[in-house]
Amino acid sequence: MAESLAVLRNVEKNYPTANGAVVALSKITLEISRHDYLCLMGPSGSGKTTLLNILGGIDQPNAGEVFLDGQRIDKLSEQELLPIRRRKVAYVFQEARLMPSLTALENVLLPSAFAGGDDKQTQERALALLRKVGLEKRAHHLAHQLSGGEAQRVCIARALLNRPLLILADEPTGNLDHATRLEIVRLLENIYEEGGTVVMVTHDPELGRRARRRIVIHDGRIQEEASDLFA
Ligand SMILES: Nc1ncnc2c1ncn2[C@@H]1O[C@H](COP(=O)(O)OP(=O)(O)OP(=O)(O)O)[C@@H](O)[C@H]1O
Repeated sequence: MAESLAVLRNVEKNYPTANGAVVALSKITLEISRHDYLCLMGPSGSGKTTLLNILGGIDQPNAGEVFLDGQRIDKLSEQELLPIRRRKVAYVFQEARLMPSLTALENVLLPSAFAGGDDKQTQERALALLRKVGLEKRAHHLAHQLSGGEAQRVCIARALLNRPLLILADEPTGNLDHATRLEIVRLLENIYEEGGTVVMVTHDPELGRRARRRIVIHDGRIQEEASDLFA
């Protein structure tokens, strides 16, 4: 097996509430390699988003160990997590979170603003990424003029700008029609085929079947894992 990109060992996550603690994750042990494509499935409230957020250093577990790119991250401070969130991980959400008054290209360039500006080379990379997702002709269109599928493709291009090690996608096709859903998933599969790592939460069994690995979570525990190559 290829070298691990992310490792979770006996991860526990509880949320305190007025009615007692909610157990979101329990004894989660999972290894994700540097070239992997994994779908997280399971009923609503089973812990999928919590797991994604712990993988991305957005949320911290109450117990257990989390390693990303060889570094233990579950005890890091917010300050220490910031560069990890910016450089190693990128998110694609269900609703395309674009700045509506910026162009598609400006939206793709947003992560570079945090990383110290957008030089000519970065601009060219952003354009190349828009080309890759089939939107070169929309580069200078405002985000609010794009269709749902186009907006989601811009989000994928933006996620790739800083060459993250791990793409975390939380129901990225939830609001789209069947044909557009497949287009988006093909782009995520393509990231995997080119050597990247994608972890996607989905309720869609068809998309789950297409993934290399499927992990089903129930009540915060891994209930089953299956793996195969693309059908
Ligand atoms: N901030 C929070 N405070 C309290 N409880 C929370 C919090 N976030 C999540 N939970 C609880 O943790 C459990 C897991 O939530 P999570 O969002 O990870 O589930 P999910 O599988 O992603 O659900 P869905 O498919 O509906 O998005 C749920 O019972 C949820 O109510």
